Order: sequence, then structure tokens, then C-alpha cells
Amino acid sequence: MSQQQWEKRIAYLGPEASFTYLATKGLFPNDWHIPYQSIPECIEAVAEEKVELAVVPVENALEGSVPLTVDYLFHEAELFVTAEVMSKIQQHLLVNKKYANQLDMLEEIYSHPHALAQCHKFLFYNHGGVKQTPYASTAAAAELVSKTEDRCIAAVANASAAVKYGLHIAETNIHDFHFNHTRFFVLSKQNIRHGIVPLKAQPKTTFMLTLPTDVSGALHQVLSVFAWRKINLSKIESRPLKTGLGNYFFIIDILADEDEPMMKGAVEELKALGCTLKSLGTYFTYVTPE
Ligand SMILES: O=C(O)C(=O)C[C@]1(C(=O)O)C=C[C@@H](O)C=C1
Repeated sequence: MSQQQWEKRIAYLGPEASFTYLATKGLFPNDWHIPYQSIPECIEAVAEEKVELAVVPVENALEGSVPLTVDYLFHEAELFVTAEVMSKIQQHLLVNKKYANQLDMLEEIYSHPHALAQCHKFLFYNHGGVKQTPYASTAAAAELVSKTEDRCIAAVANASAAVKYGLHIAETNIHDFHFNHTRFFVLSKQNIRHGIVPLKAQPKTTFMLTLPTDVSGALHQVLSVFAWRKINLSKIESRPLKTGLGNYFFIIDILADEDEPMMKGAVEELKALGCTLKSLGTYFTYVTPE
């Protein structure tokens, strides 16, 4: 079989030069990167086996979870996380080269809602009166700016997008807090792990669970399942179940391998407590070079 047939098709939130693209290229430099216009489309592509893997943003250090990803994985898809990628995020204000020295003419700023939110203070203090418009991704916004010559509009996006779409970087590092990183999930239909295990590898497992109804202290009981086994959690978050106010599911990131006997015991105990549990599997964290 030729080398090409072994290459994986990988869906990502595009177009080229989005942050998701950079994360995808970082972990899979030699595979086929296939752009999709939205997170659900990436997830559906892997669910329908149009691609082997999909890379989607899941959490940002400033803005928290990406609700679309988390909710879609809980409600709509039966997929597993094969790896997570952690990338540094640097946001810049990009304009068409024609308007390089005319920022005072700025009419509208486009970007992914998470990116606009990461720059909220900067945009408020420096471009307070300018309309902000959410767009499919930072790179899609950059592409729009490159095609728009008759109005002075800007995109919040990265430096690669400036190069790719031939834009001028009018303002650099406009994100409100210095430590700006995003986690991306690499999703697969199979419960497999990305092949190359990173140095100092710490396995992580993500569970999505619902609590039994009308049991007082149910969350406390869930936490003690992990506490007495000395299993560390790195995150717990609730999201609406969408069945009524006050109904939630929980996303729990656990610093352990689900194949460990202690974790198997934890799963049994959670089920005995009446929790419903969806495991996204065990995976390792990869950091893209800064
Ligand atoms: O718009 C992009 O470039 C994306 O890849 C999406 C996304 C996100 O959804 O959080 C990814 C990283 C940044 O945090 C901003 C936007």
C-alpha cells in the first residue's frame, strides 16, 4: 500500500490559518487537513466517517469552555478524545493593507466570539464605538477582510492569518491577559490514543455524567468516589441538560487512565450511586511549540 493511503483525513474548524488549523498542523504535520465551517460540521464529519479525526477547540484560559463543543459531544455525538492539544493564543487586529494607516476609519470588527471576548477590554478602550460582529472563525474573518476593499473593517486573528490572507497587522497582542491558551480535542469514532506518547506523559480521562435525581449530597458523593481513591481531578464544570432549569450534566477531567483498576472501581461506584456516565476516553496532552 502506498504511503498516501496511510495518511489520515483530519477535519478542523477552518479555513486555513485558524487557531484550530495551527493546532492540527502542529500535531499532524503530514496528514490531510480538511477545513469545515463550524464545530458541529467537524464533529459530524468524523461521526459519519468522512474523516478519521476532527480537531475542535474545547476550552480557553480566558473565556472557559467552548459550549458548542462540550454540548455537542454530550447531546449529539458518540465520539472519543484521542489526544488534546494545548496552544498559545496571540490575537492581533488585522486590516486590509489599503487601510494600513487609517484605523480611524474602522467601521466593524469581525472574529470568532471567543476571540472577540478575549480582547474585550482592549476593543472597548481602543475601538469603543466600533461594531463587533461574531464570525465563524478568526481565519474566516481574516479572509472576509482580505476580500473587502470598499470598507475599513478589521479581523481579530493570528499572525499566520495575516500572512495567508495578505493583511496588515495594525495592533499586536490585543488579548486582555497575557496567559492566553486554548485546549483542542482530537476526536475519533474509536476509543484509541494518539500514537506518540509525549514525555512526562500524564494520562487524562474525561467523563460526562448526570447525577441521580432527588438525592441530597449527590455531587458530594461523586467527588468522594475520586477523593478516597486519591484520584486527582483537573476540572469539573456543569452545563445545562436542556431539559429544564436546574438540570445539569457535569464534565469531569480526571488525571488518571481509565484502564487503571482504581478507575474501574470508581466507574462501578458512580454507576451504583445512580449516575449515568459517558466516557470520552483516556488521552495525553500535546503542547504546540510557541
Ligand atoms: O477561530 C479560530 O481560529 C478557532 O480556531 C476557534 C477558537 C475558539 O473557538 O476558541 C480557537 C482558539 C481561540 O481561542 C479562538 C477561537
